[in-house]
Amino acid sequence: MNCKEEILFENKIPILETINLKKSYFTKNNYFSFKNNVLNAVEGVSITLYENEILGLVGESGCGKSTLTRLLLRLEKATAGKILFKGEDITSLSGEKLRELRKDFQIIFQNAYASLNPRMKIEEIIKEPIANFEMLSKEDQREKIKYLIELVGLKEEHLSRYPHEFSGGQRQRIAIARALAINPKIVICDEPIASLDVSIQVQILKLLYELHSKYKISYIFISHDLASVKLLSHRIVIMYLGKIVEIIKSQDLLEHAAHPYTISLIEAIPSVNPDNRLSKEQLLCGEALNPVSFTKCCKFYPRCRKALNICSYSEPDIREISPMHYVACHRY
Ligand SMILES: Nc1ncnc2c1ncn2[C@@H]1O[C@H](COP(=O)(O)OP(=O)(O)OP(=O)(O)O)[C@@H](O)[C@H]1O
Repeated sequence: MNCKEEILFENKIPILETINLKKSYFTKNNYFSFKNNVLNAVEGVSITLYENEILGLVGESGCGKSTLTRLLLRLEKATAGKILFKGEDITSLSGEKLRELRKDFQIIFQNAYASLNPRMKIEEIIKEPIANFEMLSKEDQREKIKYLIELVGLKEEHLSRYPHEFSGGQRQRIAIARALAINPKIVICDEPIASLDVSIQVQILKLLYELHSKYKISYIFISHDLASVKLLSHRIVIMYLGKIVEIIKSQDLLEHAAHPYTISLIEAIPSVNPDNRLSKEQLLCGEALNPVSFTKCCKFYPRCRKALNICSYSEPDIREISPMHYVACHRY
């Protein structure tokens, strides 16, 4: 563990917490059906993000990452549970208080092109949040915009251009500049490198890390790619079908991961060495449980290589098996 991480975990101060957060949707069986099914997209999620921490969130498509993000940003209402920001319950904030809160939360999306208005010049794009939330003179605004564009490795001359005139990596840099424009406390990075070339992915990860270190911003870094999450995050939360199955420090991941799903994700990290190819037994096979199923079993049971009899009829609770290491598995 490096010295910075030791300090982070010793003096951990929660900035954002979710307590038993839940989001259910009603879905129809099929077009002709009148019966609604309940789909629990996020089911009893309790996580804590500490000040100056990068918390990774991993899981395959459909596990509830985007739903959780929408709940945290208060774009959707939770069905149950609480969200605390610096200890204050923000679950039901509305009106001016919610607007004030939005200043502290920013998001960087996977597809920067879709999130940047194509009709606006880069200067206007970065200016928008500053004009909305900060009382700066025109001159100070211009200075701040210039500072931000240079901070993310672009130049002042880029400010007069439009989003389509940039590469994917450059557009992501612009999205990062805009996200940082109003000095947020928390930035949610929602698959920010998923649509970029591998070499550009590394540059963006490096930039995010530098900005986090410089401005002490807390990140929630969401991805389905465990390798990049491990590279950037202090701790990793692993989700499966709406539930947290494991929370572990990044440095412990390879040696101490305990949940069979986490282990499958580690084994699935691609390797260029042909000797490290996955064996048939290591492949994550089997059908995932239907998310609207009411079966009371461990959600990973149908795909688990290490399932016990109890897993077929009982859902395991999440428990701390060693300091800051939580697992939801009957084996622990
Ligand atoms: N508005 C909605 N109405 C009904 N079901 C929804 C809605 N939004 C999400 N879901 C369902 O909730 C579950 C979780 O979806 P979510 O988009 O949060 O997953 P995800 O992990 O972000 O997936 P991806 O990585 O593909 O974006 C899925 O089964 C999805 O079909």
